[in-house]
Amino acid sequence: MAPQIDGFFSQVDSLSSHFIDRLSKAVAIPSVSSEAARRPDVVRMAHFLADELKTLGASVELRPLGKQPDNPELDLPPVVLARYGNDKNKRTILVYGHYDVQPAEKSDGWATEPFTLSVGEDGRMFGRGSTDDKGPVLGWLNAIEAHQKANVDFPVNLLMCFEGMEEYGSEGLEELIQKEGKGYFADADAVCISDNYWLGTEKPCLTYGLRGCNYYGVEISGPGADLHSGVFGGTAQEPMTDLVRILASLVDTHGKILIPGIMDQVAPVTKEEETLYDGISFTMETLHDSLGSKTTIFEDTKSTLMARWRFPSLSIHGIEGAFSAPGAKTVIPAKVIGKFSIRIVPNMEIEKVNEIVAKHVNDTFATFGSKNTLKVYPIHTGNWWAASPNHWNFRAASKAVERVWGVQPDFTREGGSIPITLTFEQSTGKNVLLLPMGSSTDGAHSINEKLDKKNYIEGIKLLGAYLHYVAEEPQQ
Ligand SMILES: C[C@H](N)C(=O)N[C@@H](Cc1c[nH]cn1)C(=O)O
Ligand SMILES: [Zn+2]
Ligand SMILES: [Zn+2]
Repeated sequence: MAPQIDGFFSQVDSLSSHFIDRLSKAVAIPSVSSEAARRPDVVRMAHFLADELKTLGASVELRPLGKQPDNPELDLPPVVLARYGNDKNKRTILVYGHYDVQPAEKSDGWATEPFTLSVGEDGRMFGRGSTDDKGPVLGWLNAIEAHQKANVDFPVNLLMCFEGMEEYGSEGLEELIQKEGKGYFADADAVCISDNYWLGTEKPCLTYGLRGCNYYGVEISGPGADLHSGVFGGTAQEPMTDLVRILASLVDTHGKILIPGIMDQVAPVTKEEETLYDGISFTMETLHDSLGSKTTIFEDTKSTLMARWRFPSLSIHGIEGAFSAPGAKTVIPAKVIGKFSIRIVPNMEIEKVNEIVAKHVNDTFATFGSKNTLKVYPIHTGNWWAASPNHWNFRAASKAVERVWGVQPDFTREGGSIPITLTFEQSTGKNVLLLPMGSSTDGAHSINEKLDKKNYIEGIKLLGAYLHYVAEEPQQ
C-alpha cells in the first residue's frame, strides 16, 4: 500500500491551493441554519456540494425533509446523499458531516469578514464554518479528487450524508437515518464522522463519546408592548426581572446545576473509567490558550475533562427581546425569551430532563407571585452517545493518525453534541468513529473561527489514509 498512499499524499500537497479555493467558495455561502432569512443560502450550500460531488463522479440525491417543525412556513434544507463507488469486493464506509454553520456577524468582534476565508501568512484560515464543519466535509471530496488525479484506486466505496440543520439540533434528519439504515446505507460496514476537534494543538485524537444537548426557551410576557421605564417603571411588573431571577436559579458560578434531580440521573464514574483520564495529553495551558483566559472552573486537567465529557453542564445563551445594543435605552421589554441548554450524559433521559426542567422553572416562577405569563419549552433535544473504541474502524483510524502525524492518537470523549450519531449507530448497527481534523484553538461557534492550513491539508491525507487502512483491516 505504501507507494499508493504516498502517491495520494503528494497529490494532496500538489492540489493544496485548489482545495483551499474550494473551502473559500464554501465559506462564502453563509449557510446559517438558525436564521430563517439565510435559508436560501443553506439550500445553495447543499447545491454547491451536490454539484462538486457530481463533478467528481459521485451519484447524488438531494432529499427534502419537509417543513421546519417550529416554523412551518419554512422548508428544511435538503440532505445531500451521495455514493462514490459500488464495488462488492470493497468495504463501504458511510461518512456524515454538516454544511450549515453557526451565525456570524463582523460586528460580533470578528477581525476579518466571517464569510470570506482569510488565509494568513501563518497558515491560519479564518472564516465561519472553516473547521465546523465545511473543512472536514470538503476533506472527503478532496480525498476523492486527489485519488483520481494521482491515479490511485479509491480503497473503499464511500457513502456520504451531509445535512444542513446540525447547528439547529438536526431537525428532520432522524427519521431519514432510521429509514435509510436498511435502505441507502444498507451496505455500510462502518461510520465515520469528522466534526469535532483535538484536545490541544499538537496531538490528534479519536473520539468515542459525545454529550447530548437539550435546548430550552423560557418565555415571560406581561405588557402589551415595550414601555417607557420612566412612565411605567415601578408601575408594571417587568418580564425581564422575572426572567433574570429564573435564569439565576439554574446554575452557579462554579458550574453547579441548581435544578433538583438533574445530577441523580448521571451514571456513577467507575474506578476503571477514572484511570482513562490519567494518560491523556492535555494541559491547563492548552485550555487557557483555547479559552483566551484563565477563568477556568477547575485548576486540574482531570476534573476539567470530566466536567467536559462525563458530567452535564448548563449554559445560558441569551435573551431574545431584551435590549442589547450599545448605549442606554430606557425601555421595559414586554416579552423576553431566555435561552439555555443542558449538555446531557449517560444515563440521563431526554424526557425526564425536560420534565425536571419544566417543574423547576414553573415552581421557581410560582414563588415570585408575578402576574406575568410564563412558558417553558424544549427548542430541540439530542441524545448522548458512548461507543467502544475496540473495533477495526478505530484501529484503521489510529494507523492513519500514526502515518500522517507520526504519533499515536489520544482516545477521547467530546463535550459537544452531534445529535444524529446515536441514530447512525442504531439504524446501521455499525461502529461509529469520530475522526477530527481541527484543533482546540479553532474557535468553533466563536468569533474568528479558523482552521489551520496544516490541519486541513494533513486532515485530507488523514481521511484518505484512514480509508486505505480500513480496506486492509481483517474482519473482527
Ligand atoms: C460538535 C459539533 N461540531 C457541534 O458543534 N455541534 C453542536 C450541535 C448542537 C447544536 N444544538 C444542539 N446541538 C453543538 O455541540 O453545539
Ligand atoms: Zn459541527
Ligand atoms: Zn457546531
